[in-house]
Amino acid sequence: MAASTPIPPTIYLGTFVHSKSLSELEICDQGAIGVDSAGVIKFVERDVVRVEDVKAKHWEWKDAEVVRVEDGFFFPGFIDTHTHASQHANTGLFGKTTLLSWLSTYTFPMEASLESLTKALTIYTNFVSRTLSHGTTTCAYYGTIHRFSTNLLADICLERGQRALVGRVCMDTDLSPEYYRDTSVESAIEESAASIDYIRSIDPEGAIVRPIITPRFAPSCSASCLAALGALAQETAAHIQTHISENKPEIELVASLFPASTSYADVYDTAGLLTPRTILAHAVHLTPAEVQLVAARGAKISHCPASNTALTSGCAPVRDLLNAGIAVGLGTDVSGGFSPSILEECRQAIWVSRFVAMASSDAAKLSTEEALYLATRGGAAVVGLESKVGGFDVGMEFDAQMVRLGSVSEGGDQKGEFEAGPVDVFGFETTDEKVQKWVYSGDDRNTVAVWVRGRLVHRTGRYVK
Ligand SMILES: O=c1[nH]c(=O)c2nc[nH]c2[nH]1
Ligand SMILES: [Zn+2]
Repeated sequence: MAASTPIPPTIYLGTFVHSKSLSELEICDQGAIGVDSAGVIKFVERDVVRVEDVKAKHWEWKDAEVVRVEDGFFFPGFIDTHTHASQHANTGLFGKTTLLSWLSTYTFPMEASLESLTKALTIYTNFVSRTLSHGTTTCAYYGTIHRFSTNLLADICLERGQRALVGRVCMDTDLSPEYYRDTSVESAIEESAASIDYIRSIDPEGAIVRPIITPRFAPSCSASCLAALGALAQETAAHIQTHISENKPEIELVASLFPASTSYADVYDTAGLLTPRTILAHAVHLTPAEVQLVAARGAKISHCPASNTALTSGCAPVRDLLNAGIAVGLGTDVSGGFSPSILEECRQAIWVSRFVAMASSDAAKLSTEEALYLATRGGAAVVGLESKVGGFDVGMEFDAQMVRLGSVSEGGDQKGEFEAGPVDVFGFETTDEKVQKWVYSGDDRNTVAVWVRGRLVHRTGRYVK
């Protein structure tokens, strides 16, 4: 369906599941969600016996389309608060490197090659399709330093209907090779400002795509570049994304590059880059004083557990960040992370929290419910969309996925074909148990349809209305 095709008012009927709070899911087995032609949720009914009763109550919806979910549930679309579309073709390639060697071995050469618009078109189109197929309805993307291929990424997101924050990467120091860096602070700012203008020109209201100012991380930006980006953020009111405190050698490098700063977080704060619109990826090794500073500035954190394990960066203390009142979401951080799936990231967040717990206390453990909250409402707060997406509340926009699970016939065979996916449901599970099974063993085969603002943006052969 093209972006401009009108959406018929639709009633989504059947089980829906979403977060009520950090620790609690609402599971409604007989629900009806009314979504108007602008993609806005107009009513949510619980205890629905027949669709006719819903239509009788909301008489102006008598001609609405009905989409029913069977063998599963509607769930809010996932929010990926940090990933690199430009590294997708490197997914799975990290060997035994750690952050700084990984950047020079794998990452800079791949990103540099995306100056080619033809290559960028292929990789970006593929990645946007891939993330949508995993139920990601909003994504905060790093592009590359190339303005035109970054703009192309924004075009693709808009065309495919995926909500996105799209950032042209800035880096002007000799940490990056000569063939892949900004040649001056002035050109970094000009190119970034031009990319912001372009993205705002294709979607003036920022309904689907918005720009995001993207200093790669402190070691690859000079103090004057960081300060100029802070000023640009203030001037344009754009979001900001960067990396912070991912691994220990990186932190030592920052201390040596910015001797006047009291901490890594202070480097960004001095440059005016710690704001309520800032997304900080990783935050694995923040000191208590830095946690307080990030919280005081209202900056947000993207937790990227798969990447932190792959690059042996460390285990982020998510419970401490949450207890400090910081908004936390999940990030796939491809290709430091090895998967484009936020469902995978939920599992990884849960596993990593177990490792933190083994070294501290049980309070560090994240529950399945908490991981799903970070994947949806938590992520929405990180990207500044908490009043619009992340749950099925009246007035929110309908960003959702239809999850269908496999069912097992008597005798043990899976009903239907292989596409039913890896989750075996025997028929005696509660909906809560089905959700847990999906989190631990589901994958993109279970996400059979995806909507953004009520528009169908992805479907598989198992999607039936
Ligand atoms: O996980 C990461 N991915 C990157 O591309 C990057 N650049 C700086 N720091 C980084 N961390
Ligand atoms: Zn990253």
